[in-house]
Amino acid sequence: MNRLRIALTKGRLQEESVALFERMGLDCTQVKNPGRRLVHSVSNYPLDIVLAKAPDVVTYVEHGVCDLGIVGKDTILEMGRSFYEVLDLGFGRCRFALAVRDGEDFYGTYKTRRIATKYPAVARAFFADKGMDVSVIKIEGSVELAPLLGLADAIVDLVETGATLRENGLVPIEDIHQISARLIVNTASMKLYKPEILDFVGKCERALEETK
Ligand SMILES: Nc1ncnc2c1ncn2[C@@H]1O[C@H](COP(=O)(O)OP(=O)(O)OP(=O)(O)O)[C@@H](O)[C@H]1O
Ligand SMILES: O=P(O)(O)OC[C@H]1O[C@H](OP(=O)(O)OP(=O)(O)O)[C@H](O)[C@@H]1O
Repeated sequence: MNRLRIALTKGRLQEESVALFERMGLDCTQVKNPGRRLVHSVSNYPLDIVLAKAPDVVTYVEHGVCDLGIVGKDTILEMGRSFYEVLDLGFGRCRFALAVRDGEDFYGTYKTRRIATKYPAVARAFFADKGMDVSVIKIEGSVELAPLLGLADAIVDLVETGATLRENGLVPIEDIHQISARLIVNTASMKLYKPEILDFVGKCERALEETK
């Protein structure tokens, strides 16, 4: 059996990805005790695990250096996709929303609105769909700051509990897309290592089914 390689998104999706692997019966000792090592092997299944930032997960899978990846739908929508999206893993749930300062009449003005976001492609597509001309400003984090500082009229960002918006005097005015973690597969790997990939996806599906 060929040994597969999977890229997991570090951070918020990491713990639940590893918990899913454990429910699949995979020995995750190495990835749970990484130290400074970057490639972690599973001792009882032909799989190596790498941890990466979300956009890098997509890059590694697109280039085929990783056969599989776990990444949020937000990253997939932002980066486009030339891979298979095979499973909705059901965790990492949140949504893309348009949010403004409480009391702001976002649609009631004719000036070009400035939109701050970590996701410029998603924001542009959302407003293009509405036929609205907006100016999109790319921000790398804590996007909620931009309207507070007067840099933007609105933000497009991920909302989970809504606490970050609330605590900063912002309100969501439109939902754009529901988000959750997805299992993605490199297109060539799917052909070359079909039995291995199907075995892994099947295990994954059964573990998800059992915990429903
Ligand atoms: N508030 C949230 N609730 C649920 N899932 C989230 C939330 N924020 C982010 N996510 C999901 O987790 C993924 C990783 O987010 P995480 O915050 O760990 O890293 P990041 O935003 O890419 O960058 P950084 O490491 O710089 O904070 C996101 O791409 C998204 O799919
Ligand atoms: O609705 P909530 O439960 O408050 O979650 C939403 C927040 O979580 C994410 O930020 P993150 O913590 O990843 O920090 P970042 O903005 O620096 O990426 C997102 O960008 C929001 O700021």
